[in-house]
Amino acid sequence: MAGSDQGGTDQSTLREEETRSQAAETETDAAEVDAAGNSASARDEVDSAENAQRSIRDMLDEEGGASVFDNRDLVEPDTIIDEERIVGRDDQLESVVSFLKPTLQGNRPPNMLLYGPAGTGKSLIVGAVTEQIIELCKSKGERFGVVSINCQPINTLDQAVYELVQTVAKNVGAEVGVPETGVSTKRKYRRLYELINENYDSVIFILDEIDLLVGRRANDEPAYSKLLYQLSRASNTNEIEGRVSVAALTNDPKFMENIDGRAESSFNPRDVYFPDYDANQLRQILKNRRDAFRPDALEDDVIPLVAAFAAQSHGDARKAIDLFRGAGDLADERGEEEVREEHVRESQEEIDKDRSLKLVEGLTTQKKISLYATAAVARHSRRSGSSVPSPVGFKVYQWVTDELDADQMTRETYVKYVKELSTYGLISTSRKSRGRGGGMYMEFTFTGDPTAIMDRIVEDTRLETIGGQDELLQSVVNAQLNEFHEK
Ligand SMILES: Nc1ncnc2c1ncn2[C@@H]1O[C@H](COP(=O)(O)OP(=O)(O)OP(=O)(O)O)[C@@H](O)[C@H]1O
Repeated sequence: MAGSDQGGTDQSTLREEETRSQAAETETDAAEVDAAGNSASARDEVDSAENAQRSIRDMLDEEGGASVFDNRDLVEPDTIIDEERIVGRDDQLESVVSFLKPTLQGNRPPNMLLYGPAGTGKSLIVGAVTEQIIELCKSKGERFGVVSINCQPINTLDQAVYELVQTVAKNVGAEVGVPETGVSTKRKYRRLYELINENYDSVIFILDEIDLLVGRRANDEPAYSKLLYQLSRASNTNEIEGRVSVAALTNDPKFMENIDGRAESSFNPRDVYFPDYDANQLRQILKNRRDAFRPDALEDDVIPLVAAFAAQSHGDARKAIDLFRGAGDLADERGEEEVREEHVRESQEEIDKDRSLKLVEGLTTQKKISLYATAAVARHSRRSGSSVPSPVGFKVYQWVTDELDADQMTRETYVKYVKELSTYGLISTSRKSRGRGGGMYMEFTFTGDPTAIMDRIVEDTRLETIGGQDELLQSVVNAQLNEFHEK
């Protein structure tokens, strides 16, 4: 069973869903009978429709008045902002500009590794520079292509190559020209190179969250390593005729330690480091987007407070911008004309509560099991501190899957799933060494309460049987922790 991505289908859940939809159909029938009865008086119907319309308009008039926003787009997470709104990234901008400048002189730029914590401007900077290069190249009649993908939702090398094909096809308005499944990865690479050769003189691949492209097979070279190897040598092998460079973006400062020697020497990147922001920089980032709001709609203490909250959560500019927008939305929802400190505080509370628990509900069964096992270690550990070494988390994961008679993933996939959750702020990850010759492992730490997460997971009917086994789970956790620390 190992290696498959899905838990077994739960027949009783499916039956429940069938029953629910039958019930919904019956309700619809009843409503039609009702409506047929009432239609005896056509006049009444028109009257009530008019009333309904009036009251909707009244409601809209009441709440749709003055929004606190003037230009809400400016505080949307994916808006590409103008250069003059960028704060505190002069060194990184300078480095990326100098690395990519050769493109304009007809030379091949070096590959790059942009690394640093989440929300520190990696995508922003590489996006802002490549956007300018596209413009400058266009004016010279050079065709410069930017092929950008996020590897986080992608599981395999094959899917990654397909995603690249799709992205180029979309950029140039061509047919994808290759099916998603049923053909070899090699064929997808061929289509990718064909599209690039037909449309671009030079190209940069931007691979965001590259460290999450692990692949599925155990004891095999990780998918990111293979992809970096292929793409960075594609121009040496003449598969791509023009100039190629690859920019890999990651939160993992030790990323290069995990890539295969072959990939390391062909990728051989120039590094650009993105440190997290302090409260002053976050304040400046927000001030530069102040015009997202009406001039008189922000109380003075809003920006400092948003910046202070975001500085606490690892200086992440995305979180600062999300909270800024959230506070504005809350003021709008309540029909208030000013964003005040209380809107920021409440919005932050909502974000904290919602983020973890809502996210947990939407996870696939396998991700829920991975998270449950990891949270169980944090909750039941009798050792001081509640960080979870990944080898222990994986052993407990195996125990849980056995208990549930569910599929079992490889250790790499387990680690990938748990690492993914760090991008949502549920946990933080760090890489640890077991000392001389002992190898490396990941360590997971929960930012919130692991028990609340476990409780939410066992609400899933497929996993509820595991919920009643706390004592057993506690002894499994501590036996595994002891074994790990004695090694
Ligand atoms: N220096 C900055 N000045 C202005 N806005 C910024 C700055 N840095 C980041 N932002 C904004 O914060 C958000 C997140 O930035 P970005 O996506 O570039 O981060 P990242 O480092 O690529 O994050 P991740 O590792 O999570 O992908 C974006 O909306 C971006 O516009």
